[in-house]
Amino acid sequence: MFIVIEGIDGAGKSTQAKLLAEWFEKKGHEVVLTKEPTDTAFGKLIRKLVLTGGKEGIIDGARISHEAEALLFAADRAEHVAKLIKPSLEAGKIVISDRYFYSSLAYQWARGLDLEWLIDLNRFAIRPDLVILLDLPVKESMKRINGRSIKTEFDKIAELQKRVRENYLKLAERFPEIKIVNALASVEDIHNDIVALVEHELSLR
Ligand SMILES: Nc1ncnc2c1ncn2[C@@H]1O[C@H](COP(=O)(O)OP(=O)(O)O)[C@@H](O)[C@H]1O
Ligand SMILES: Cc1cn([C@H]2C[C@H](O)[C@@H](COP(=O)(O)OP(=O)(O)O)O2)c(=O)[nH]c1=O
Repeated sequence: MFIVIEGIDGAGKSTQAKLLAEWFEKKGHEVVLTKEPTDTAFGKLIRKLVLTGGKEGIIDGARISHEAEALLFAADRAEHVAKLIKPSLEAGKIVISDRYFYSSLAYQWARGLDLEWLIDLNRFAIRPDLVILLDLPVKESMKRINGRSIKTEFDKIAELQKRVRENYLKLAERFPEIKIVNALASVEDIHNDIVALVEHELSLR
C-alpha cells in the first residue's frame, strides 16, 4: 500500500506521517517512511539550488528557472520511485511518503508553470492508493513554522502558500485518490481521521 501525505509547509505532514508509520508498525506491517525532496544527491542539489539560495531563492523559489526547478524535483522523484518506492511496494511493504508529485503540481503551478505540462512531466510517478491532504489556513501554518521562515519576507511567503493551498484543493477535485483532512484539529484527532481513511482503503482490498 502506498500512502502520500501532502499539504502546505507547516501543515503537520511529518508529524502525521510518523504517527501513521507507527500505527502500521504496531499492526505488524513493514513500513518505509520516506519524503520528497529526498536525502539523495538530487534532493541535496534541490536544497542547494532551489530552497536555500539566499533570501531571493526562498521567496521566488529559485535563481534557476521555474522549469529547471520542476525538472529537478521530477528527477529526484524518478530516482525515488525507481530505487525505493517501487521495490518496497513489490516487497509488500507499506510506503508512506511525506510529499510526492502533488507537491510539484501545487507548488510549481503556483509559480506560474502550466499544470498540464507538470502532469505530463510526472506521468512516470506511480499513483498512490491514498493521498492525505492536510488542509489548514495559511495563517495557522505560519504560526506553526514561524521560526523557520524569514520574518521580513513573511507576507510574500504567505501569499505563495495561499496559492499553493488553493491549488491543492483544486487538485483534490481532479485526483480522486486525494482525501482532504482538516488539519486545524489536534494532532490526535487528525491521526484518527487519517486512520479512518486508511482503514476504509484497506477494507476495499
Ligand atoms: N495538529 C497540530 N496542532 C498544532 N501544532 C501542530 C500540529 N501538528 C503539528 N504541529 C506542529 O507544527 C509544526 C509543523 O509540523 P510538521 O509536522 O513539521 O509540518 P510539515 O511537515 O507539514 O511542515 C511542528 O512544530 C509541529 O510540532
Ligand atoms: C517535493 C516538492 C517540494 N516542493 C517544495 C515544498 C517545500 O516548500 C519545499 C521543501 O519541502 P519540505 O517538505 O519543507 O522539505 P525539507 O524541510 O525537508 O527541506 O519544497 C516543491 O516546490 N515541489 C516539489 O515537487
